[in-house]
Amino acid sequence: MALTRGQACKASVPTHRDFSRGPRLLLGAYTRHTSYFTWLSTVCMRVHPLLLLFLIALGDISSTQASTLSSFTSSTVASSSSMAAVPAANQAGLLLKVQEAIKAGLPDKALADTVKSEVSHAMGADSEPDSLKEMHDGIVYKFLVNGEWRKSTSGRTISNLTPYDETICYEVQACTREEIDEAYATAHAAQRVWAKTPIWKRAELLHKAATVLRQYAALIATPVLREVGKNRKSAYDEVVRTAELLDFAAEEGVRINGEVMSSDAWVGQKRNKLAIVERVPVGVVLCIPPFNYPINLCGSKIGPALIAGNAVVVKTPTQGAVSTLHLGAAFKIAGAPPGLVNVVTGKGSEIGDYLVQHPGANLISFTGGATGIDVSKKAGMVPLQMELGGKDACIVLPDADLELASTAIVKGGFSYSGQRCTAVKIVFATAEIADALLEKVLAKLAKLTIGHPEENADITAVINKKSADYIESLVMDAESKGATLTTPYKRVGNLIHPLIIDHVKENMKLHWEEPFGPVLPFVRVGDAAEAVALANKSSMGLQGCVFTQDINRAILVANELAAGTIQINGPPARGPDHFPFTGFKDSGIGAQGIKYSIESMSKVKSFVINLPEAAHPQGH
Ligand SMILES: NC(=O)C1=CN([C@@H]2O[C@H](COP(=O)(O)OP(=O)(O)OC[C@H]3O[C@@H](n4cnc5c(N)ncnc54)[C@H](OP(=O)(O)O)[C@@H]3O)[C@@H](O)[C@H]2O)C=CC1
Ligand SMILES: O=C(O)[C@H](O)COP(=O)(O)O
Repeated sequence: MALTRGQACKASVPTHRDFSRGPRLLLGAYTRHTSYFTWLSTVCMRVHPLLLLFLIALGDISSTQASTLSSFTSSTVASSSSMAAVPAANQAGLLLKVQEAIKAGLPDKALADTVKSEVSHAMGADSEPDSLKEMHDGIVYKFLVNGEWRKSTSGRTISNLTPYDETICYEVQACTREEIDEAYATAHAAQRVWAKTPIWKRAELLHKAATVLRQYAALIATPVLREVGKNRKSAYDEVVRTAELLDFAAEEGVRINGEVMSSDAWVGQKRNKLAIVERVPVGVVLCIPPFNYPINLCGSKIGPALIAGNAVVVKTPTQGAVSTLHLGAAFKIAGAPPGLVNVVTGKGSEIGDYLVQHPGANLISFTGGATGIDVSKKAGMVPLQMELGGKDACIVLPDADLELASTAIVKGGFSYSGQRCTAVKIVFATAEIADALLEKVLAKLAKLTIGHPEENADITAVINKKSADYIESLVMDAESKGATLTTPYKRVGNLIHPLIIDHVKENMKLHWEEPFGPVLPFVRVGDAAEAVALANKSSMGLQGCVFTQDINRAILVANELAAGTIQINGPPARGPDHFPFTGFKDSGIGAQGIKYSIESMSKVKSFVINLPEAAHPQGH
């Protein structure tokens, strides 16, 4: 059943807006210091009446406060039509900028200038620059090859539906094999030149692309919201996080050096051979990101690939394609040479095999689900960097800080409605604390807002009907086998209300499968050993976490857990993005994390100097 925006809003529990923290902060200060209020009014007056209207519009200023504020400002303030000047899509981004400027403690004049420029940017941001306009005709988006935006000669497009009301938001090109051939050919041509481009210049491109992302962050967040249903704040954060990642990759890349080795380390050898070991590009990297971070999990591939001297062919996730295309646009706007960054669109089921088996692919960097296992089998003799699913276990021991653990479970299990590979996917609670932990978790869960991504709801519709149906099937299976639904199961369209299912047992699918939605199984265990044994029975091993106040015990449990990263007293998470991110078993091959990705996306090449006699450089 399709969910209209109105229905979604009705389904909401009282609205909590993350973005209102700025106004709340100001009002909090106001109630404590009237002088601050006067200052705020002055800023509003000096900066732009719109700022005041923002506070009013967000409902964080009462009418009395509003009228008091209005009295400090000109009559134009009273005109609520001014509010319409800032597109809804940009309001959240603007507020974030204003918050940042306030937090930075700028002097009044600088604050005023900053806010003024942010307001005018937000007002204009919906009027796209020509550099982004050329990507599309209305809702029909083109693909990027050899630096040009093109429509496919197939004449076919694929419709993207919004997760929340299942209406068509975009059409993307169904690329042909010939177009894929061209993407690889131009990538190889560009790569040969790029490999000879100084690293500082490569870094410059990454920094410029990061700047473009920041400049258009509010605009680029919009397709993330529409196509994948991420709430506005998270969508915006994803764009900014990607800019930070590109900056970091640029900085890391310029410091990656090879080494010199000498032969006399080997028993019986003289020091007459010196190996100069360098890291060289692999060539063209095929980047395949998933829907849930269509910009960030693509940036985490493109950034390291380019700084290491490679070119890229990106295959967008179909749901999320327009978001990923915007990342391609950021590189084009930043001045990437034609062919260096190519972005093709089309269904994985139609063009996936062709892309991964193409002789032009020198490395495949894939993030997604079990599809990745098939990709790895089909890929042949190319290096792989794979991040696949996770069944991240959260083990809570009897001495754990339950406040901390319950907060982590709710954050870890339900951020972006559980659609993260690193989400907490199963809780193992030791019998002594299980009831107390559950009570705290449920209390926190009840505070999550449920609704539309535009409203910044915590829980929004899952990606599509297929996914919602699958999640529902896992719930029904568990319930039919005796598990306890701690609250009634509720679904409106693709919007599934957050749910903890208690007393989950091994015979239930939910114990093993990854719902990729806001449903979390709770398993009661006798002790840590039982929890570890059950967690390790999973075919996946991405991350895990353990809560205890005994660090020695935490390390012992962490050692036993078969997963790439174990968080101690914190929820699973990929970031910060320079940390290694790696999956054991069916969760992946190789490591991500900026430095690790640069290493994965380059290969070792050595030059051996054979000296006529042993040479020992003297140190004095
Ligand atoms: N470990 C991690 O980081 C993540 C894991 N996941 C896991 O993935 C599951 C589903 O997410 P989803 O994004 O749909 O994952 P998929 O594995 O279905 O898709 C990931 C990417 O692979 C593409 N693809 C599909 N078929 C092929 C193919 N034959 N050859 C090459 N590429 C192909 C997809 O394109 P298209 O969209 O066109 O099908 C998409 O770009 C989740 O339930 C979760 O388990 C998801 C996100 C992150
Ligand atoms: O693929 C995923 O789901 C992400 O890698 C998870 O990233 P996060 O921990 O930052 O949400």
